[in-house]
Amino acid sequence: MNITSQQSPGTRFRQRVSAQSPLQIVGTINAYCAMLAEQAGHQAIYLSGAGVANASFGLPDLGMTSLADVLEDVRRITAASQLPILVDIDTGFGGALTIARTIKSMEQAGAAAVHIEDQVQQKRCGHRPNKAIVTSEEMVDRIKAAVDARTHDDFVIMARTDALAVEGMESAIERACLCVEAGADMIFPEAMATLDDYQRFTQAVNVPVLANITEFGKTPLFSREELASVGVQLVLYPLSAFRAMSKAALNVYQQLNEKGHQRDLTIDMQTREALYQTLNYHHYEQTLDRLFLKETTTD
Ligand SMILES: C[C@](O)(C(=O)O)[C@H](CC(=O)O)C(=O)O
Ligand SMILES: [Mg+2]
Repeated sequence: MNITSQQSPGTRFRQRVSAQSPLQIVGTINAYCAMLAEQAGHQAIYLSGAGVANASFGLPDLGMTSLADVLEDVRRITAASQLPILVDIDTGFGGALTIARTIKSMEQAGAAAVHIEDQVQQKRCGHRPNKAIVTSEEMVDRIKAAVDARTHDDFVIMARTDALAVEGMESAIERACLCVEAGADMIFPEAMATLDDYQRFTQAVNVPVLANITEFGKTPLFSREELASVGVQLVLYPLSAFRAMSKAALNVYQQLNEKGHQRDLTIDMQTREALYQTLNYHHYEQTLDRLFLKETTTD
């Protein structure tokens, strides 16, 4: 066992946040995407709540998926990749005891970090209108329940506030400060519009702040450098690969329908050989050969 694997996922996540400013966290909607992110040199990955709903269930991001649904995807990803993973647990899936169960289950499934938000249970995507949030007291209780439930002190509890759209900037910052007081390790201010908005958060709290750079939403596609200049320590791309994959898949389905062949499409496909390299396929095949081929040939 090497030193890396002896450290908890939370410890590795915290180290990577400290080492890179900001740490880029890429959304991986399934185990294979996690392997691809690792191959591309990324240091941290993300399981999006919207991604679980959209990709695993064909549902919108409106609080319709359960703890069990998200856990299944976390387990599949942590079995396939060593990268520390931040998991979107929406509102925690219930009251204090359910939040405690969510945290313990996420740790057991090998997650490094979670983010929990202050929207009402009947949540919406953070970049859509008509969001509603719970009181700051209730949000603080969510954070306390989460922090109290973790087994390992380094497991990261990140507080997300959706308050900007509902109550404005002052309230959002106040909520962030209350969450930090209650033990939140990191802050996720949702749907910011300017770099100055981020700066106000990084100045107000003494814990790392995450910028959610999701496409086609309320936040401009700020670069890593721009975010670094206002003190942001984590930058999230929750669904970038998923959006690209979805468009590519739709194109393949349409072209097959229209042309009756895929000859013009293979140029954009990952080859069998590249797939096998990512999966370490040949190693598995050799294991099979070593175990069984000799026996059959000597029979
Ligand atoms: C980060 C997010 O919570 C997610 O589930 O990935 C979404 C992303 C999106 O819908 O673009 C959100 O920002 O609410
Ligand atoms: Mg989400």
